[in-house]
Amino acid sequence: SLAKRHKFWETQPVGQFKDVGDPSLPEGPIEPPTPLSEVKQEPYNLPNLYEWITCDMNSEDMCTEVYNLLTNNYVEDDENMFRFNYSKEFLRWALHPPGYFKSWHIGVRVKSSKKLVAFITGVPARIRARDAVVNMAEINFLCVHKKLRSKRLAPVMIKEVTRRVHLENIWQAAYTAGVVLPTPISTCQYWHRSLNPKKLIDVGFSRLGARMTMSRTIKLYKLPDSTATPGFRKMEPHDVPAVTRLLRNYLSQFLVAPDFDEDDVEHWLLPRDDVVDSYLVESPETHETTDFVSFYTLPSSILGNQNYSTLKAAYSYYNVSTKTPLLQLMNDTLIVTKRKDYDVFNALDVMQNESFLKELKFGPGDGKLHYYLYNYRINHVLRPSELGLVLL
Ligand SMILES: CCCCCCCCCCCCCC(=O)CSCCNC(=O)CCNC(=O)[C@H](O)C(C)(C)COP(=O)(O)OP(=O)(O)OC[C@H]1O[C@@H](n2cnc3c(N)ncnc32)[C@H](O)[C@@H]1OP(=O)(O)O
Ligand SMILES: CN(C)Cc1n[nH]c2ccc(-c3ccc(F)cc3OCCn3ccnc3)cc12
Repeated sequence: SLAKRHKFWETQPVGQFKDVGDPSLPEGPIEPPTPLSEVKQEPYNLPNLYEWITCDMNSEDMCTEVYNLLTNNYVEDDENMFRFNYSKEFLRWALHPPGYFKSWHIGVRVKSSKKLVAFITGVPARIRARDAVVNMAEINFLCVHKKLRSKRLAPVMIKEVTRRVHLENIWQAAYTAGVVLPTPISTCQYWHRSLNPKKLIDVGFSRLGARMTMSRTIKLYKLPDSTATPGFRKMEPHDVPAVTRLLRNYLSQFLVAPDFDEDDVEHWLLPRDDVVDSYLVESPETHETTDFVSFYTLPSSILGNQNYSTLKAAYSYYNVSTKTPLLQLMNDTLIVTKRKDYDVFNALDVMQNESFLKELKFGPGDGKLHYYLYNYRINHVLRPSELGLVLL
């Protein structure tokens, strides 16, 4: 658009605002791969006071340093009332999928004090765009310490992770952000379902509805104590083949989606306490796996409230309904998260989530989540319902 200059992003192989709607530009990679011998062998220059560090997230000390940097400097909501508080266990899970590269877990330290002041990560992922399965890097956890903002450090972080991804012969990436950059392939809306309305109102996450009392509000969001679907149970290791089949078939309908194999499903979807939960419906008659739901645990720090410090939030991950109505499946998921003491259940309007949001009493969030591909053009802006990808 005429207004905003993107001095860095205008130099990158991404869809440019000026190119939107130009049908002459072919879909697919924007730039061809570079011969590995021509990829820059040495790291990009940092300002003199700083040095690169590769972060071994299996090191308790390193993981704690990363956790502390993110806890104090990562994404806040638009009103700066909440900040994501990814746990250490969550970070180790998110950064150690099958085939991960430690070199893609990149930190910046102050040379003198050794203080970690910036971070960016990539993990390998096979992503299908229309009919093409592409080896990509999923980029996440970009963070610059609050005291070092607006010094153009982010472009250097991005160029460095790009260089290290190139060294592994990968030329595309996927990422999401709450900010508009050149150029979203899709823009999604997030929704929240209150589970603990009293706390949400106390901390300012929600407001008491007009003509609503607190007791009326608590009643409005009340859920049964037990789930309704016969055969609804936690996923177990022996379920990996069946869940993989179910999920692959389901995701094939979306224009952009992960190309999960059994190793991916084992890593991303087997339950891990306080990190990721998954449930399936095994037909009591046929013992066939007919449905699947999953959510991940991402608390937010509550900034500046006397009574509470943490908001316990569950985020909808991948859901498949082939026999049980999705509405009933998701209601059972709300029942489970309420029973496990979550304060709120969040969901994007991706995949078929739109079909249950209003009926299950989700309210719209105050922002959007934009999806991006790096060095890959798709000439059609995807509707959220055409998107089958959830990034952490
Ligand atoms: C083939 C492989 C390719 C791999 C790489 C693929 C690409 C991966 C891309 C990364 C994906 C990450 C995904 C992810 O992690 C999920 S989105 C969450 C990002 N993190 C946060 O919001 C945490 C709090 N904020 C910060 O730490 C800083 O504000 C950050 C570090 C965000 C920017 O630091 P800063 O001190 O505020 O700003 P400067 O250093 O002065 O730099 C300004 C430039 O940075 C551009 N910017 C700002 N926010 C961005 C964002 N979220 N993505 C991409 N670019 C972003 C901005 O447009 C401008 O460029 P322009 O002048 O052209 O407009
Ligand atoms: C996806 N992953 C890359 C983290 C990430 N980065 N930027 C973001 C902007 C919005 C959401 C988001 C996604 C789904 C959702 F239901 C609510 C969300 O944000 C609420 C606002 N908020 C921000 C912090 N605390 C509360 C995630 C992200």
